[in-house]
Amino acid sequence: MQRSEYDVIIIGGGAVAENVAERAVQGGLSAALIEHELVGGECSFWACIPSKALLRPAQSIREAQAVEGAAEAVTGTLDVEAVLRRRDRLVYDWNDQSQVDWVDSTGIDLIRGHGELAGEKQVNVTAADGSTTLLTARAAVVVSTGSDPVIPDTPGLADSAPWTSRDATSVKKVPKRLAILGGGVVATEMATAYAGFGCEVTLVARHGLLTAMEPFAGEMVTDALREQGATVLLNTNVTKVERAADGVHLDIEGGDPIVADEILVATGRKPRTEAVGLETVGLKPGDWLPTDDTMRLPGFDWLYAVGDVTHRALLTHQGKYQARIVGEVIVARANGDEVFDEPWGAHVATADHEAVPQVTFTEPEVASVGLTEAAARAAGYTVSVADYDIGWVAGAVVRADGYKGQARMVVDDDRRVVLGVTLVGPDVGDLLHAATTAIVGQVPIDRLWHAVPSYPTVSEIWLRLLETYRLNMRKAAQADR
Ligand SMILES: Cc1cc2nc3c(=O)[nH]c(=O)nc-3n(C[C@H](O)[C@H](O)[C@H](O)COP(=O)(O)OP(=O)(O)OC[C@H]3O[C@@H](n4cnc5c(N)ncnc54)[C@H](O)[C@@H]3O)c2cc1C
Ligand SMILES: NC(=O)c1ccc[n+]([C@@H]2O[C@H](COP(=O)([O-])OP(=O)(O)OC[C@H]3O[C@@H](n4cnc5c(N)ncnc54)[C@H](O)[C@@H]3O)[C@@H](O)[C@H]2O)c1
Repeated sequence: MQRSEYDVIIIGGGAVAENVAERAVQGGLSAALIEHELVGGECSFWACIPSKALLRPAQSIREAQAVEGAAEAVTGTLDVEAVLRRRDRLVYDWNDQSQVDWVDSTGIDLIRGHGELAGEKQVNVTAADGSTTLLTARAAVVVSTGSDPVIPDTPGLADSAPWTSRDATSVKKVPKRLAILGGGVVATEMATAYAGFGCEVTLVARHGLLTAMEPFAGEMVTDALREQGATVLLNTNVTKVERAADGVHLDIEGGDPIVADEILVATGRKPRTEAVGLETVGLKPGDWLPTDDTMRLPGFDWLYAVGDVTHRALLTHQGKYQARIVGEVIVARANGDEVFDEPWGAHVATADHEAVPQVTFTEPEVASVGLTEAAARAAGYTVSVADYDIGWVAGAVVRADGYKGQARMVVDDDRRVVLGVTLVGPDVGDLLHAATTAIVGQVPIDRLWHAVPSYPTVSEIWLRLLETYRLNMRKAAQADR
């Protein structure tokens, strides 16, 4: 039942916000979740789930095609209509009833409408019929409103009816020709999905692909996209975009123009904070909301933010991690309990700085966690790097004929702990958690030797990376003698 006062009020009802509310309620507090669109947010309906649903079927076919004996059984092509039907099923036809049922079952109050701060601990909710309700938070307000795609100011782009990630993931009829602007995660995943549908994909990146990761990741994804039939233009600028009767025309600096049926803009995100009432508490609308590690905004004892809107790590799992922490810390502060805010304590999101795992579901997959070699050196660590071709691991040989993969482990030589791991190859995403555990646990390299991977699994890559590291160290010591 809706009331006007709650312990915790959460503006936004995405996957991240749901976790804040759940923890608050489990801790004995009352919580209101305010959502103006679909409960479950971007991830459930327009991002993680539908994008992976679009990617998985072609991946399954290619997996079978890489195993002699199974390949012979794959005689048809992808049934794109069926892929879209399965995607529709996984997003519940954009109906959030199952999430609403879950919210109801937890004791959280769901309030449908647009939420805006209206001064200290006050939130105004405007319902679809225009009626408003003023709510008061006894303990905390949490802003969890997510992010929106950025449309760059390239001349003509905004007026050419560009697709954003929402259009790409909710597509009902796959276009014949798709141009993609951007070289990040959305661009590479959608290029993979649409190339798999048989669409003519032209990806235009102003630098390389996946440039925040180890260089070999972007290089391998570039090669693979080209093998899948996509055109990949690197270090290329689009100077003008225009929609005409025969499609969208892209002018390319120093190159031939591109014509496509649709253009997908995948050039990053901006915070969804234009209309959240930030000005009523002295903050600037449209800004990201940086927080301390307990997810509280500096200068406030009642205002928190979680998820994309904080700009800490724009990933569902990392947002949910922050959410679990903020739920717990609000409960602790409300009860006057001790707050464990030392690094890696129960009430701080330390992993956001040290160990953010990410799987990019391209083919090959890119799985990364922690620091790249370049980032580790820039941060002042003395590092050694162990590289290994995953295709040499017995488990990979059995798994797929001609398995192509590459792994890198970045080690802090002073503390002899792992700082980062990047794996590129078919299905490497599920190997990543071992690396995350090693980094978060700061497991000494000498102890990792005792974590024996099963034979013949691809996880033997761990043994090979350790052996490579050991050999490198030995060679360096001999050279010093
Ligand atoms: C194409 C794509 C694929 C992705 N794939 C992955 C993936 O595979 N894995 C991964 O970890 N991450 C992925 N991400 C990132 C992931 O989607 C986001 O990090 C995640 O959705 C952020 O969650 P959030 O709760 O912070 O924001 P959102 O999911 O955007 O939720 C915010 C909610 O707040 C609501 N809201 C906003 N303002 C108000 C208001 N004033 N009043 C009421 N309600 C409001 C919105 O309607 C929304 O429901 C992907 C992103 C994209 C674009
Ligand atoms: N599998 C996953 O985990 C997954 C999948 C999709 C998205 N996401 C998350 O969603 C977020 C958004 O993804 P994204 O791909 O939009 O952003 P991104 O930050 O990954 O990539 C943005 C790309 O756009 C390019 N770019 C920026 N401005 C440009 C301009 N004016 N002209 C041309 N190119 C420009 C950048 O060089 C970069 O290549 C990411 O932070 C990512 O973590 C995660």
